[in-house]
Amino acid sequence: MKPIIVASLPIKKVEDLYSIEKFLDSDLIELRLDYLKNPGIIRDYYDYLNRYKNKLIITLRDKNEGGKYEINDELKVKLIKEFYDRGFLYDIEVLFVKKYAIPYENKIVSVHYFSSLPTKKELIDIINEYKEKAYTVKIALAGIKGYKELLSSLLEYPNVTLIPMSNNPAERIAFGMLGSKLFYSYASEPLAPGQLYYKRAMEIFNYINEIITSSFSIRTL
Ligand SMILES: O=C1C[C@@](O)(C(=O)O)C[C@@H](O)[C@@H]1O
Repeated sequence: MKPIIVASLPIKKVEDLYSIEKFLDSDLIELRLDYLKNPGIIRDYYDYLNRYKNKLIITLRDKNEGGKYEINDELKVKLIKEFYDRGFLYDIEVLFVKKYAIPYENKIVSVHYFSSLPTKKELIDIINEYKEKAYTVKIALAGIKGYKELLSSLLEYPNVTLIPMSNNPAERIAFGMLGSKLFYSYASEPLAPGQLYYKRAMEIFNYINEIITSSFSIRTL
């Protein structure tokens, strides 16, 4: 099982968009537009971004779920609609989907917990509501007592991305091997606890994959 490797890239100034070309060897590049004080400026770059549309995830992370700068809801709704109309893959929080009826088909529906853990039922309800139509249902839990058990209990569900936001990268690798659809790493600087450099992540999973496939082929000789 090899997850899709995502390289998260903070866009702190619009010129950072041109660094996309440095990370095209990753499976996907996440543009964290919440690092822009004025994310509306992205409108001037749709034609440029369109060249890499199949490699991009666009994220306007809510400040309450780990985002950098506060984003006006009205502007976020408008920008998400523009991303949708242009066929971009975006990451949108469950709360925002529900509050503004945001289209989520083939998009990343996400929820992040930093100060407390939800109940297993809350997470199962989210997964069941979105797993059929979303690109993936992403659940990120901070390293709070019980987070590994809670995340592990969700591995039986299809189309999930499970992220243990602890300081131990090995835990991310473990969930990547056990079925998480996406594996989040960093392109230029770590954006969350436990993130690995994306090239390292690709090396690790390629190596594991090589061992598994070669040992399997030996067994069948
Ligand atoms: O939601 C996620 C996961 C993440 O927070 C992480 O822990 O790797 C990194 C974010 O950029 C991304 O949008």
